[in-house]
Amino acid sequence: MNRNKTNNALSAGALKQAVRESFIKLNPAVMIKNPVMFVVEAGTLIVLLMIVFPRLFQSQATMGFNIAVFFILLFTLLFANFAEAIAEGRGKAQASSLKKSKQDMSANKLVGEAVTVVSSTELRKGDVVIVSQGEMIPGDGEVIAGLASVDESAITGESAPVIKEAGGDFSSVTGGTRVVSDQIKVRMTSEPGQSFIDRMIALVEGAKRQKTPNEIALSTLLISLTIIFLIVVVTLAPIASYLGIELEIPILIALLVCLIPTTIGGLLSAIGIAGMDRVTQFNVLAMSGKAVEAAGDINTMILDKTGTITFGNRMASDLVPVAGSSIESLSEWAAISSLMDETPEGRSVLEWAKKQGMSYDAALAAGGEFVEFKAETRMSGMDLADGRRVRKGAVDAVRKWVAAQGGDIPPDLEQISNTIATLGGTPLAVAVDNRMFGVIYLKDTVKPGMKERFDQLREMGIKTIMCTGDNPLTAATIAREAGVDDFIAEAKPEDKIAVIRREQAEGKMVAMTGDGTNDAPALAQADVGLAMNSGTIAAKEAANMVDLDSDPSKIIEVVAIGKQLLMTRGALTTFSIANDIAKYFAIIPAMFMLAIPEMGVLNIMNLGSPLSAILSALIFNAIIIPLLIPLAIKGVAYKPMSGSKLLSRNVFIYGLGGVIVPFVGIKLIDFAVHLWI
Ligand SMILES: Nc1ncnc2c1ncn2[C@@H]1O[C@H](COP(=O)(O)OP(=O)(O)OP(=O)(O)O)[C@@H](O)[C@H]1O
Ligand SMILES: [K+]
Ligand SMILES: [Mg+2]
Repeated sequence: MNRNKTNNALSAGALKQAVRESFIKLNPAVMIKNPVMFVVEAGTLIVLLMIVFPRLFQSQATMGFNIAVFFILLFTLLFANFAEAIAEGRGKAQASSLKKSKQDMSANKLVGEAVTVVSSTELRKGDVVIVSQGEMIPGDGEVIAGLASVDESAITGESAPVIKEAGGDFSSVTGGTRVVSDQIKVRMTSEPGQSFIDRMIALVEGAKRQKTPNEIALSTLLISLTIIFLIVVVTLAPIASYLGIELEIPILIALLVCLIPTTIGGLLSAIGIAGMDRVTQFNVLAMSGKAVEAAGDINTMILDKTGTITFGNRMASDLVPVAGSSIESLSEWAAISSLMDETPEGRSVLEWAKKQGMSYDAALAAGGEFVEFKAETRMSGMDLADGRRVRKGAVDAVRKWVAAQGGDIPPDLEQISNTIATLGGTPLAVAVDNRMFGVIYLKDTVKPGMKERFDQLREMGIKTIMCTGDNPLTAATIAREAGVDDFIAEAKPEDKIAVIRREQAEGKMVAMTGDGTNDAPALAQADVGLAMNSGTIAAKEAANMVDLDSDPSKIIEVVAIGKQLLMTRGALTTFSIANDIAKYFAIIPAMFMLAIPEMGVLNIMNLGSPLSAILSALIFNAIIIPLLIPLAIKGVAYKPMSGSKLLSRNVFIYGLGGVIVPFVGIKLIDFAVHLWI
């Protein structure tokens, strides 16, 4: 995706396209989706009829006035359409660059033992393909054998290749990305047309855009206001007529259009589209606008420690034997337990042994059975052919394992592992059957700037909970260093779900990040689940957002963008409704002054003439829409602070501004209009 923000500066082509769209969107069948603007369109058509067939209406209003009203109303509609078209245009530009990475390609499909070359469009879910150096991956899938570095710049914009390998959390590959070295066997996980890139294209194009619950609520309010004003204006004519005052239809239409919330009605969908787009520009794919909005309402954020708060490349930096064991034997068993452990932790143990010149008898492992690391057991290792079982893992897990076999726990184990944990490191105990050999010190560091970020979240009123599989002491050290509000240690995958449910039961909205298959249930349970693109298919399917850069700490910015979206909508709604009050003071007196000149005292704005007052209010009502497009698209400036503080600040700025700006604006327009008519 286009990472450089060239999309911000609109090209001439995009502008032209948006102008054309503004006219196409005048189609009433399209317009009806926006009832406020549909009412404006109906009014526009009535005025047009009065211009074309003046005899049909007993109207005193001059042709010139009617024509002016018609054009102002037409422009009101076009401006609103333009706002939406501009917002959509940015997504379309992105979609077309994505489509380029989705051309048909050939694939080496594996049928039995033989390889046949087929077109990527013929691949079905479950098919297995072989992708070698220089070739494109023909569809979304999971690496089932091999290891390769893959250039994912087509979707992430990031040029550094990433490693993809079978098993573990880095096994998913995306169609349209390129293998730059080695060879992998990939099992397809999506049907043609339903791949990740297909979904991305549909998303950024807005093809599947649905109104969010928040938008629906606001639309309902806007429609109610529109209906109320419609009734007021329609009943005004007979009442006035009863009192001997004749109100002209174009003037009543002008009044109606000024009173109904056209500003927010015209900008509402642009705000939503632009909010989604801001998330996409940030290389995060939101599966729905609802997800982005939910991010703005988050009260609690669950983060894991390793890789989110810390860098996560936990490396063995030291080995400490317990009393009675030698460093050589500890190192040997640590290495044996890691021989087939493909996790970064496991590999780092072998690297440490190599760097320290520690030898181990690899023959010991011959015929042995590998025991894979699982978050449930928090151990990994090897069952040797001679019956001995070698394990390394979280200290409490290995301690229990040794104790269950009747082994003694060396007295210095606790002190050694506590020292490591207090430094923020992860201690891994190493044992063979019922004998404990010592501890591996896995070093990890907190990412810089984390404390400031958590401070910001606190100012936003968001509680942060670090959820880690690590021991309580390490967890406490890292939690303190990073400045999270709370932490849960020795957490198994189901504990993450439990925390989320507990918070949700208290009425909180919860966000979390994850990348593993074991995170999938929690990602689905959370209101905002952000999966890493590097993660497993299961995690990506369960989540409602995917970060293409696989940076879990991005959840913080996603929340800020969501908040900004909600704020922008709230601010412009406040502004729009406040605005209408000012227009009311311009139009109502003018209307009655036309009928009863003695009512001149009502002209508190001291506008030039009744007709110029009405036209000025209507012109202001129209041009405020394009003037606010940049704000709707960029979003209002956002500073972290609590929800209630934000609300009062915004009501003050946009409410008061919404009253003052139109008074000034209408007065200025009236100067010009009055000179002219
Ligand atoms: N390859 C491994 N072999 C054995 N034990 C491991 C291995 N990797 C991690 N562990 C142990 O298992 C524990 C739990 O790991 P898990 O990945 O579930 O959580 P974590 O990485 O510590 O925390 P987080 O949830 O913050 O990522 C770790 O704290 C560590 O003690
Ligand atoms: K209005
Ligand atoms: Mg982990």
